[in-house]
Amino acid sequence: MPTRPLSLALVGATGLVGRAVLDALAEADLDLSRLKLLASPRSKGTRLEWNEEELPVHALEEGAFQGVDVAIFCVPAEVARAWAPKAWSAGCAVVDGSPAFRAEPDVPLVVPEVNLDAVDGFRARGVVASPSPAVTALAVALAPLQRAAGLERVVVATYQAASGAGHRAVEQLEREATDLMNGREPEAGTVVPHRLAFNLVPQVGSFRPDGRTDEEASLVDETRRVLGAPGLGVAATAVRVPVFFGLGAAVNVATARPLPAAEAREVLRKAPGVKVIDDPAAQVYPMPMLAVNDDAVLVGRVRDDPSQRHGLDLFLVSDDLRRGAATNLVRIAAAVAARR
Ligand SMILES: NC(=O)C1=CN([C@@H]2O[C@H](COP(=O)(O)OP(=O)(O)OC[C@H]3O[C@@H](n4cnc5c(N)ncnc54)[C@H](OP(=O)(O)O)[C@@H]3O)[C@@H](O)[C@H]2O)C=CC1
Ligand SMILES: N[C@@H](CC(=O)OP(=O)(O)O)C(=O)O
Repeated sequence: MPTRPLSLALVGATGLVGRAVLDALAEADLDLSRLKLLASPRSKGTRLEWNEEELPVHALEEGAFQGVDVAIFCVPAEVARAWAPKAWSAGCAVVDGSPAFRAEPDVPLVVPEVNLDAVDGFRARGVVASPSPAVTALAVALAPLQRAAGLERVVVATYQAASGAGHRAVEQLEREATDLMNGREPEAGTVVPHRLAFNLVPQVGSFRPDGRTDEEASLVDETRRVLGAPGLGVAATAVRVPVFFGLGAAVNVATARPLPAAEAREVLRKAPGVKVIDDPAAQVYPMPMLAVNDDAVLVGRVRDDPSQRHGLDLFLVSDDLRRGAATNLVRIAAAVAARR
């Protein structure tokens, strides 16, 4: 059925994810009648280049969603919580990249390669949520293993770049690295709570009363939701690493049925959204620098884990901004648009 051209808004266009969404939109096969850029009042008057045009950035204010069909939100969770209902009451569906709605049972949480049909549920609240970038990467890699052999337990340690905490964290890492290389002691961290340069910080997000961070809790809860496996055992540790862009994850899996590493590699090779990069003899394996601007999740170091029944280990990397957020958001927006 032919659809009319789409009037799309991008909220948070000036941020790291917003800019990655602009790149993804330029490459997407979407028939746009209009692209409206929105951000905080601080950015009013800014112009951003898109498809060889300079588009003005408007302040997010009342009336912003009149005449807009779908809005992609890349703003802090509290901003998404405040504005998504207003968008929907103006008839504009929201595809949200923030954590605001990911745990709401009547809001679909979608990774297109895994559970695209769940998008149908957007009409309940007018919102579809995109998971955290680490969960997106993990779900893309785990879903084919789940289909092939079932999943019993997953233990994951993530290595998350400064970019995961927004543009101010990237600036913090840049400043700290420059200071240290010039023999100066950097100022105390403003976004990442400790010096990140030449360091590892085992805290991504805030701590909860049970001792987990927000990121660790979302790795458990969102992975179960996207995979449709509420009883799946998941244990997670999330670490901020001094890398500007791209996340890594060391993943240990127990499958329900036997799946030797060689077979798992073949399953992954055929899986949508996965690139297998796995030739240890030639020192070929996934690294964040290989994932930047790639829409795929790169998987390698696939090997048997003989310490448990049906055990497997693997390492994956993905571009947190592009694959982890922008690609997901744009693909979900296309699916919502097709269901208008
Ligand atoms: N970084 C990542 O890897 C990922 C981030 N996310 C989520 O995406 C969201 C954005 O993250 P990120 O791009 O990294 O963050 P940034 O800090 O880089 O950008 C934040 C964006 O939100 C806008 N904004 C802030 N406050 C308001 C407001 N009151 N009204 C309107 N716009 C506002 C900012 O506008 P202005 O420039 O005017 O201040 C800016 O465009 C967050 O919810 C994050 O959790 C999701 C997946 C991956
Ligand atoms: N918070 C993650 C990235 C991200 O944006 O995830 P979330 O949207 O769940 O905050 C990080 O700092 O690396």
